[in-house]
Amino acid sequence: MSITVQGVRRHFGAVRAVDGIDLVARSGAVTALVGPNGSGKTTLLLLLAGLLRPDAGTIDVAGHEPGVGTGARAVTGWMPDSFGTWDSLTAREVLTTVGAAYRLPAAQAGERAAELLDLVHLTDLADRPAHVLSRGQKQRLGLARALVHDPQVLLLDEPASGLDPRSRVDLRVLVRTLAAQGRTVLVSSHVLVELDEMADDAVFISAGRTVAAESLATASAARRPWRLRALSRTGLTAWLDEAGIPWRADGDGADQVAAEPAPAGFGPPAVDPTEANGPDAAPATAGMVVVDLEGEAAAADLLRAAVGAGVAVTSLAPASGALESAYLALEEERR
Ligand SMILES: Nc1ncnc2c1ncn2[C@@H]1O[C@H](COP(=O)(O)OP(=O)(O)OP(=O)(O)O)[C@@H](O)[C@H]1O
Repeated sequence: MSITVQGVRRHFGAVRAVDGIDLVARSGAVTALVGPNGSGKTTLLLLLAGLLRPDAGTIDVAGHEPGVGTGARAVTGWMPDSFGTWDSLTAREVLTTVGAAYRLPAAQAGERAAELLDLVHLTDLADRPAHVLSRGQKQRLGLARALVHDPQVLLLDEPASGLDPRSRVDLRVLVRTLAAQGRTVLVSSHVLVELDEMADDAVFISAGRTVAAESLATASAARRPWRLRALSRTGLTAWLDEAGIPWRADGDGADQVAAEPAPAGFGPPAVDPTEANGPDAAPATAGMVVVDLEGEAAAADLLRAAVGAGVAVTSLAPASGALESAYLALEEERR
């Protein structure tokens, strides 16, 4: 029930929208499709949905070739990046109409519509014309529409765009649940932090070509920046220097030293040769630096060593998501 794409090309006149894409999206997993604007994500998803035919290459969606017969369409749920609605239909009617198109008996289509409206929190708006819904509400209706026929394969093009924070969390939980049920989910998004929390695998595309594919576990273990904060910034940097661990100021300005003073009596004092404990000594000021670490094991080692040396560390966390780091590293490589 997975998706396999090999050497697929689709040109529009002189524009090489998709120019050699290979990918595998496993069943039971969420695969992120990542690439800059115009890199061919939507064109690829249209090819997978059978709404465009490739000029070359092969596509297999759960054992079917999209656009040939109805096999692929019957198992695929497609959510486009913007939801086009029929002006005269209500949200509920959109879903029952799609249910009818998938040959669901009327009673079953009605039940399914009610269930999905509830799932995407649109029950209150079920009988409003769909075209008056807000952008985020339309996105949610679009997701419900993709699920009407209980598809095994889901193609979601920018599903989080326009969603409020609560709806984004709901979307993430729903997508994870659908994958846990054994479905194949392919999601494109520009919001990499969101994909980080949703995806198992990632496929990076650029200028219509696949440039890399990796699991999130691999991306998370790769070298990337982490922010390290302590009650005394000078104590922290002195220890890092002594331990020979390269560090830099936080480029976002988050290392501004004029942060809050260290609260008295909170944890053990930091070892800080530059801050004597005499009566004239300035109070320690909290602050943050950035260190490059290879994955969580390296982070745990650093934390253990810092705390062991008496540095009052208050936080250590990745400065960017695994996908964002992998994406930026690829961009850097390609320059
Ligand atoms: N019907 C079309 N006719 C001509 N050019 C097209 C057509 N559809 C897409 N393109 C071009 O193909 C390229 C890939 O477009 P596509 O929409 O697939 O990119 P995308 O990665 O989805 O972009 P975005 O992230 O901005 O949504 C772009 O250069 C686009 O202008």
